[in-house]
Amino acid sequence: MTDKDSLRATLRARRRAASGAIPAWPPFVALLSPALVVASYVPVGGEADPAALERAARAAGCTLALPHVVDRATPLAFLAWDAGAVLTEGPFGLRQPPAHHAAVAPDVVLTPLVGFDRQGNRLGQGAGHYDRAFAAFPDAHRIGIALAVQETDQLAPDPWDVPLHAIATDREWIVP
Ligand SMILES: Nc1nc2c(c(=O)[nH]1)N(C=O)[C@@H](CNc1ccc(C(=O)N[C@@H](CCC(=O)O)C(=O)O)cc1)CN2
Ligand SMILES: Nc1ncnc2c1ncn2[C@@H]1O[C@H](COP(=O)(O)OP(=O)(O)OP(=O)(O)O)[C@@H](O)[C@H]1O
Repeated sequence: MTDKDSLRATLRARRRAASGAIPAWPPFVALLSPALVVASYVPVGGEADPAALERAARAAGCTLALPHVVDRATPLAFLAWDAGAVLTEGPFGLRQPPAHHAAVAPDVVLTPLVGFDRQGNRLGQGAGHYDRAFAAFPDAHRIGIALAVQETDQLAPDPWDVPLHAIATDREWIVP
C-alpha cells in the first residue's frame, strides 16, 4: 500500500461516517451563464452530493454533462445530459449517460473528491481519470466537491497534479 492508498482509505472512512449538504455557494452561482457546459457527477459510496450546484447550473441555463467511464485505463468522456434522462450502469457501480449521448467540452468540472487541502491539491480515486481530464481541458474551471471532514494536510502533489480553482464543502467555499 502506498501512502496515497492508505490516505484514501482513511479519508473514505471519514467521509462514510459523515453527512452534510453542499450548498450552491454564491461565488459558484456568480460564475454561471447560459453558454457554459457544467460537468457534474452522480455520487456513489457516500460521496458529497452536487445536486444543489447542478440545480443552480440548470436554473442559469447551463448545459449539463456527466462523466462516462469505460474502464480504469480509458480517459473520461463528458456526455451531455438532461435532468431525468435515463442513466445506465457503468463500471465501479457508477450510473452514467448511455454512450450514444454527445461528447461535450466542459467549462466547469464539478469534481468528486476523496481528499483536499487548502492549497487546492486533490486526492481522487487514483485511476487518473480527472487528472487526465484536467490535462485535456486545461481552461475548464475545476471545482472540487467534498465534505469538510475530507480536508487533510497530508497531500504531497505529484508532477501531473493540476490544482483546483475552488472547493465547495458543506461548511464553506474555499478559494486556495
Ligand atoms: N461519482 C463519481 N463518478 C465518477 C468518479 C468518481 O470518483 N465519483 N470518477 C473519478 O475518477 C470517474 C470514474 N472513475 C473511477 C475510478 C476508480 C474508481 C474506484 O476505484 N472505485 C473503488 C471504490 C472506492 C470507494 O470505496 O469509494 C472501487 O471500485 O474499488 C471509481 C471511479 C468518473 N465518474
Ligand atoms: N495527464 C495525464 N496523462 C496520463 N496519465 C496521467 C495523467 N495525469 C495522471 N496520470 C496517471 O494517473 C494516475 C493518477 O494517480 P493519482 O494517485 O494522482 O490520482 P488521484 O490523485 O487520485 O486523481 P484522479 O481523481 O485523477 O484519479 C497516475 O498513475 C498517473 O501517472
